[in-house]
Amino acid sequence: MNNKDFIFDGCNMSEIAGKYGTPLYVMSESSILERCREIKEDFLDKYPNTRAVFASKAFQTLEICRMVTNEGLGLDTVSGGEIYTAYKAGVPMENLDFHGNNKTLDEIKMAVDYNVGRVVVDNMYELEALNEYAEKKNKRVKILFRITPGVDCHTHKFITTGQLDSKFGIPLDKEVTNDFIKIALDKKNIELMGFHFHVGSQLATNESHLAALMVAINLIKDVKQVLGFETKELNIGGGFGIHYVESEKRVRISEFIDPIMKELYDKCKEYELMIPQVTIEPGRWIVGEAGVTLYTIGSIKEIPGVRKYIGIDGGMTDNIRPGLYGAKYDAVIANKMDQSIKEKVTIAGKCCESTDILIYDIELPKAESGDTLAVFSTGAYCYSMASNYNKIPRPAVVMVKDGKDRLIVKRETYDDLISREI
Ligand SMILES: Cc1ncc(COP(=O)(O)O)c(C=O)c1O
Ligand SMILES: N[C@@H](CCCC[NH3+])C(=O)O
Repeated sequence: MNNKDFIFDGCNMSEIAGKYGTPLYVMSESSILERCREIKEDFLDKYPNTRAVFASKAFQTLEICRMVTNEGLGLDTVSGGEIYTAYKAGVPMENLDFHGNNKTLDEIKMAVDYNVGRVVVDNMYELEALNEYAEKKNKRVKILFRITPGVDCHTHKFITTGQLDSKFGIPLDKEVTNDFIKIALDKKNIELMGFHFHVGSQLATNESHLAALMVAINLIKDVKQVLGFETKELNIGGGFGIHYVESEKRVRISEFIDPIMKELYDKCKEYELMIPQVTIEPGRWIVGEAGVTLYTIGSIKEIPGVRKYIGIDGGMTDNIRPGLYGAKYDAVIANKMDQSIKEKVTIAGKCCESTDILIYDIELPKAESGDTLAVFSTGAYCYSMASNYNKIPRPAVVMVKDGKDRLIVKRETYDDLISREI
């Protein structure tokens, strides 16, 4: 095997770029399976009465739905489209949790018609609509209430969700929550199972989860005392961080979860509460590091004394995260892994936007037009947030495992781009 090419899950990335074209999303099946198995070992098998659901917003295709289902995970969905994809992939509908801060009436009906396992209710409008439709269909729908635990977390402010001033969830004011619970308990076609919180994304520690857990336990204790409601389920969300650049590392699931489970068990004992079923819903942690995006380098532009721009054949249309959050990425030249002399360059996307810069000031071997650039940790929130801005077709997705490759999403064609236009 040569040492000049980047090998990913046994596959030569320069050859894969040649075979499928670029830009190209490449996903490592081994990495996804490893993460799922860590969840099974360190959470599902270790603690009784637990569930894990994959947050499909991070990366959803038919194949990933089938893969995580085979590994014993459920799916967190947030739209009719995500429910439909899971349905078409053959995922048992009871494995689905359905989220959203403004589910449409059509989506609410769909959740009832498809017999989605849990609806995570965010507001009163939704609760009323859900009950009304379930009554019409003579069904009883299991729900959790999404609460806003009022904790701030240390991540980019655009990806926090659990702070008090948030569009997500029910604010934790005793009167508001007690009202919600009373109303839900009175509804014939609703079965309240418990509560859900999600504090934010790309978290390096479990500090915010622990703070939110204490808020949730106090709520569970209060609603038992005041309303006699015994909480059967608690969903503690996702948000576990991964490695993007050198300063970040992926946390082991046990490191994150063990202190949370200990705190939950201790407090339930102290307050004489039933231990609820605990669900986690990681997205990024399962698929983020499994992804690499391959690009072909085209134009190279040096502004003397200022900056050297390396132009790639993709950009913000396949990875909006740098533009949206200032997210940082690491990369290599996939066909020059043996070259140690490096120069500082900036990777520019091809969109007609000044903010379409994928990576500022990265040290790479001397780039030449035609080289293949591989950007790491692009498995989460890249394909799923891709767009057709500038009428750029979305890339294909290839799954690799132990030296074998297979196409799981075809590249969009120019005809696809206009297929809905009249
Ligand atoms: C409700 C909910 N659950 C789970 C997730 C998954 O987050 P992550 O991909 O950071 O694990 C999100 C996204 O932040 C979310 O909003
Ligand atoms: N899409 C975001 C995270 C938000 C997830 C949904 N609450 C990201 O790329 O990091």
